[in-house]
Amino acid sequence: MTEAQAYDTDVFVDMIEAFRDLQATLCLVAPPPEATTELTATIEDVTNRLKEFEAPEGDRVARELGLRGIGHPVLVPYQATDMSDTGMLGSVTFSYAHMGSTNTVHGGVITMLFDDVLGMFVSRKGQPNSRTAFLKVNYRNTTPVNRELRMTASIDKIEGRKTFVTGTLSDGDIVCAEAEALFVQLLPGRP
Ligand SMILES: CCCCC/C=C\C/C=C\C/C=C\C/C=C\CCCC(=O)SCCNC(=O)CCNC(=O)[C@H](O)C(C)(C)COP(=O)(O)OP(=O)(O)OC[C@H]1O[C@@H](n2cnc3c(N)ncnc32)[C@H](O)[C@@H]1OP(=O)(O)O
Repeated sequence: MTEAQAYDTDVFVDMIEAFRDLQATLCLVAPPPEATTELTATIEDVTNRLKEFEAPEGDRVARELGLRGIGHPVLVPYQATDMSDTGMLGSVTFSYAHMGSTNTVHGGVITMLFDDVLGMFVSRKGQPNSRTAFLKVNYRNTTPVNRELRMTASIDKIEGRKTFVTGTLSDGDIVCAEAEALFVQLLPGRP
């Protein structure tokens, strides 16, 4: 992302937010067929318009590092509120787009959040250019949608290219899920 493009980042996040609203709304509706057909054409028009702005990797805004999940249409948006060399605190609110069964979050989405949060933390405070080797998630309680939840991440051990991390996702005093993961730094020259 170049300096000149930085100004547009907020505007892009507005578009991603609108897209997220669309995803969540899609999970709540039961439109009749005629309206569905009409709306499908509208969505296709938007997609075709966006295709005019396809850009090479590195120039694409969706995964610009400063934005993290906030700037990506599929990842879960979260805020890192505090970060030290070994620990991180954050907050996240899942939407209806992330719902599995009634008002609770789909387990796979929780795993994706952990991968992103722990991976980001390892890249910032552990070893950059690492990949997830394993990620184990324990679902301790159901996770509510539309509620601000707390996340933690900590680096437990670094051994050579290996960074071992753990994370939690909590609703007040209730632990919703816990994760432990290994990230391995890529050898030089490895794509
Ligand atoms: C939704 C779209 C998202 C798009 C994201 C795009 C870009 C991200 C941008 C910026 C990044 C910033 C932040 C990061 C944010 C998120 C992170 C997401 C990360 C991922 O989502 S990434 C995709 C999923 N991930 C894979 O696709 C990995 C496939 N895999 C491999 O690429 C190799 O497998 C690798 C590299 C893991 C290791 O390969 P290698 O050849 O370098 O090393 P080697 O095998 O020798 O292992 C060395 C030592 O690790 C031990 N070890 C290895 N694997 C182990 C295991 N599973 N369990 C226990 N120990 C293990 C060995 O036992 C040995 O240990 P020791 O040295 O003690 O003997």
